[in-house]
Amino acid sequence: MFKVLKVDHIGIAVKDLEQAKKFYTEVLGMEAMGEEVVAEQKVKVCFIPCGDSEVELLESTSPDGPIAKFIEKNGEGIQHIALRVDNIENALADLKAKGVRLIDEKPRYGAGGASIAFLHPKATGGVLLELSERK
Ligand SMILES: C[C@@H](C(=O)O)C(=O)SCCNC(=O)CCNC(=O)[C@H](O)C(C)(C)COP(=O)(O)OP(=O)(O)OC[C@H]1O[C@@H](n2cnc3c(N)ncnc32)[C@H](O)[C@@H]1OP(=O)(O)O
Ligand SMILES: [Co+2]
Repeated sequence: MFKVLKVDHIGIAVKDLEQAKKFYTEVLGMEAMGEEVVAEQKVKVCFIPCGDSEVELLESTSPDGPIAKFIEKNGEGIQHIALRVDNIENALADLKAKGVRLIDEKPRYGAGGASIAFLHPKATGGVLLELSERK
């Protein structure tokens, strides 16, 4: 059993993190948190809190990373939506049993120490979904 709690964040693929950040801070007047490199995902990210959710800006750190590939194919824009779950191990076991195509069968390291796992967009109606649990 698991529960989806809220939209944790919206992941936006950008070419230039500093430039993208400026739009959110200087034009929209939002406050950006610090940057973090998540090596396993080949990204540098910056979170911008927005009420109970956050915007995650993602810049690729390598031409063969998922963000670079996404931008090559689609240009900059929304790359994934992350849903906060109460128990990611239970969520993955439950979804696997339901035959949902998982990208990650086991939780991986996410920004800020979250446990994350991705569901394939072909299994979700065209949206790359990230599950995220924060302890
Ligand atoms: C730091 C962390 C955090 O929050 O803590 C993060 O967010 S890391 C965020 C970055 N990390 C990730 O995205 C990791 C998980 N992503 C992946 O493993 C990959 O990007 C895949 C989603 C499997 C896509 O891989 P790849 O680009 O090699 O596949 P592909 O181009 O052949 O795509 C297969 C089909 O899926 C579609 N597709 C690909 N990426 C998509 C996306 N982001 N949203 C919706 N659909 C997408 C393609 O259009 C294609 O459909 P058609 O066949 O119809 O054309
Ligand atoms: Co994310």
